[in-house]
Amino acid sequence: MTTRVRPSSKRCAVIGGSGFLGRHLVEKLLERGYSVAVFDIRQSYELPGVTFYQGDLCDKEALRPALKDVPLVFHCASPAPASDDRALFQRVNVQGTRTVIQACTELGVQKLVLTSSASVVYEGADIKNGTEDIPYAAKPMDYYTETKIKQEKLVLQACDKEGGLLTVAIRPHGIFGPRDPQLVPILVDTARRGKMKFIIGDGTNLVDFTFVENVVHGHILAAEHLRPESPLCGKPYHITNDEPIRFWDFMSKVLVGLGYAAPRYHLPYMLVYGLAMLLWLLALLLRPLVAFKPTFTPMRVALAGTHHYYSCEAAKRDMGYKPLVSLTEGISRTVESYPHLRHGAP
Ligand SMILES: NC(=O)C1=CN([C@@H]2O[C@H](COP(=O)(O)OP(=O)(O)OC[C@H]3O[C@@H](n4cnc5c(N)ncnc54)[C@H](O)[C@@H]3O)[C@@H](O)[C@H]2O)C=CC1
Ligand SMILES: CC(C)=CCC[C@@H](C)[C@H]1CC[C@H]2C3=C(CC[C@]12C)[C@@]1(C)CCC(=O)C[C@@H]1CC3
Repeated sequence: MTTRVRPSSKRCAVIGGSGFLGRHLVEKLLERGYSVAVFDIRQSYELPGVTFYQGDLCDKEALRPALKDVPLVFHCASPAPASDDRALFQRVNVQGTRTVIQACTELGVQKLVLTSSASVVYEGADIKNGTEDIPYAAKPMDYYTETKIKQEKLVLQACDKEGGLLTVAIRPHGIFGPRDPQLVPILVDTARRGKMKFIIGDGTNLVDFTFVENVVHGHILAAEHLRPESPLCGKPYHITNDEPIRFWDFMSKVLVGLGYAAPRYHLPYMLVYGLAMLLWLLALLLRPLVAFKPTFTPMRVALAGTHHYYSCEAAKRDMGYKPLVSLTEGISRTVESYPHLRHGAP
């Protein structure tokens, strides 16, 4: 006779735990007394209390040992948006997430918390204080967003309140903080190449940037409030800093903090957007001959020139969420964490 070990409620697995958000999540879970299994295609650190399982999440057999006897799974793995590789996004975010759900169900995992993205409803038009009932983007602006939509639908539809797997999706927006491989490094690289002199549009558009520790806090609250009778089951939740800021003020604060000049000259939004579309098409056509990746993609230009900020009232109401770190504090901790990206650093 086989007896199923009752998983300890302080055990969990983080798929994508070697990444930027994943590692911050792992560190906070350890602080809160969890023992953590990390599953990732790469191992980027070692920590006491963490067991690493290296593998591709599309491979169910590789996933099994990491998810065995674990009641709670966080899924925050994804290829980087900048890769713009449609086949890879489809394989990892869609097929891979199906595999994760199957593995969780077969192994008797009780809760699955997905890191989705607020961009699942964004298609280039202004979003002001958007709530979770905005429909998914009918025309997603890039392949990353297209597959994040499919991924979120799969996870939310898998929620089974009758004794099966419980699921919830967290939708962060513009995550920043120490060790972020994306926002600050791309910004600094663009500034070093002399391309951060211009403000796209009139510069008054408000957006959400969310400090990574607040995003982590939202994930842990969601996991702890997810129960068969709770409103969280099968629902998405925005997690933001609740302090929308002008896109170009945020960029300027980070740039100036690191010793670079803030952008000053204005360019018309439609002109830059049109140029970005042309460049994107050119890159697509020339792909078999030369590989070049434009810095100003249509998605980035749209993000830089439109309003996109979201309400986190539902998370406040249903899980008692409130940001723990203010934007000012988050920016200063982020800037201090990048001495190697400072202007003039070797
Ligand atoms: N960074 C941001 O501003 C935002 C991120 N998100 C979401 O947050 C999550 C985490 O993003 P970040 O930490 O920024 O990215 P990241 O690139 O730092 O971390 C992603 C991790 O997933 C792992 N991974 C990728 N493919 C895998 C595979 N096939 N099998 C196993 N592991 C795999 C990578 O190795 C990496 O460690 C992602 O789901 C992303 O879509 C959502 C909104 C905003
Ligand atoms: C215009 C320009 C080149 C600005 C540099 C900063 C950008 C690289 C970031 C500004 C907003 C960021 C953002 C994301 C990636 C990095 C930025 C474009 C996401 C697309 C990452 C993945 C998501 O789920 C949504 C994010 C929205 C904000």
